[in-house]
Amino acid sequence: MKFLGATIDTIVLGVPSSFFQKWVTDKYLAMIKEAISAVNGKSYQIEFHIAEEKPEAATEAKPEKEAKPSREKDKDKDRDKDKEKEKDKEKDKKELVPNLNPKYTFESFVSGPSNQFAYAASQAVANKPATNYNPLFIYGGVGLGKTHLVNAIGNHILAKNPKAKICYYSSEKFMNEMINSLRYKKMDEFRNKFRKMDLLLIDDIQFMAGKEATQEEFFHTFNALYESHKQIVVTSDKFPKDIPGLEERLRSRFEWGLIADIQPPGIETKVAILKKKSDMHAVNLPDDVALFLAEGANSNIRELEGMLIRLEAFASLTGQEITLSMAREVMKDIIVEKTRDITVEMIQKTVAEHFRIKVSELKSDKRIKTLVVPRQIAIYICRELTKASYPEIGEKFGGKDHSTIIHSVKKIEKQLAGDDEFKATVEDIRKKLFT
Ligand SMILES: Nc1ncnc2c1ncn2[C@@H]1O[C@H](COP(=O)(O)OP(=O)(O)OP(=O)(O)O)[C@@H](O)[C@H]1O
Repeated sequence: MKFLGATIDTIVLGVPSSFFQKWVTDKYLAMIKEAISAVNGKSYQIEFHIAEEKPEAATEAKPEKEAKPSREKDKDKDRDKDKEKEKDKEKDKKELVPNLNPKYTFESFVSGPSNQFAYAASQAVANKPATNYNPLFIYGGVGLGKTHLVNAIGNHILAKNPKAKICYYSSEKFMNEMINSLRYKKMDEFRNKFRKMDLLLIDDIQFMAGKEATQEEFFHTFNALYESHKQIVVTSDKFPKDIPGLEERLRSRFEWGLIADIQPPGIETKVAILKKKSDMHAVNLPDDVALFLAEGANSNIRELEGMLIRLEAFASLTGQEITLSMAREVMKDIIVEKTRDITVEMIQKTVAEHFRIKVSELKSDKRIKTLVVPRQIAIYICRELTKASYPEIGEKFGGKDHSTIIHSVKKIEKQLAGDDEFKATVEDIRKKLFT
């Protein structure tokens, strides 16, 4: 059994025979539906496509036993034609199942300053395809949401017009399919398939770099669609002119339309994405944990999602609520890597700059409030983000006793628990350390 594609509410599975379909339907359909809705948070219809049971060539090669009268022959011809038509219809149906990911919608996408432009451009294209921004070229670093956005365009158009012919392909898949079509002399079929699309979404075009034949084929597909006013959306990890090995004529065509970038998200967007994803999974993710993960992760959202899934799995398997201390424990191997580089000296400098005092004052024994609070905050953050022990921290703060360090940490912990403004100040300093 093979996943063939999905629409907004239907998942299409390929099966080898009608017997197999019946067997899966009787035994496993309910289970499959349940698993899909657990993963996607909504239920889907399941449609089966049965692969050809008899190879075409075998049927054609079968010799006729007896010559038939001509009227019979005409009837046979008509029947054959009907069969051909049916086959074509069936093939069309298969090709037209857009292989979009139904989870990637505009609703599930969080927009923030880093991706606002690409988000707005994608919405504009989805609302009025092939009007103002054709082609739309979205570029940005790994795991920043390009695939999500192009699928969202497809899903939006499909929801408005379920008959729309939409094709989402990675450039690698485009190339592999082209190679196969060349091999089996099916290039006409390959070309026709793409050229009758209303919307062509090609992901990660940079993989076509240096592949001349693939670029040539894509170039003709592009022209055919563009000339018939069909929308094309392309993604890449780089701006067109920065893709080495991309032919000039393709590069210039990408520049005909709109080029929109996605930048790495800031902390606020990362937190918002985590909150949205946890809501979608119906998991309670406290704000301080979301912030902890957002600060600890790179800008790659896929990595951020991985952390969330790990945490959710841990909470679910142990039957515990997600808390900051649990997150610290579960993420210690992942996030320690990042915090390891933060030194006591960096913390002292950042805290001193934040409160506009001197590092020497921070380390001193002066007991005025404007110095005591920053000092205690710096000590708390040192304990939190470095591996330094209490005595080591004491040493770096002008030779203080380790009990003074413990007292400072406890004091800050207490204040953090009941004072939101104070919590925001500490978070602000931590943010500065991570940027
Ligand atoms: N702004 C966002 N809101 C919600 N989810 C996001 C956002 N950005 C990225 N994601 C999620 O992060 C994951 C990775 O995103 P996606 O696959 O779209 O990245 P990409 O830019 O295409 O990466 P690649 O360069 O590897 O192809 C997906 O699960 C996607 O849903």
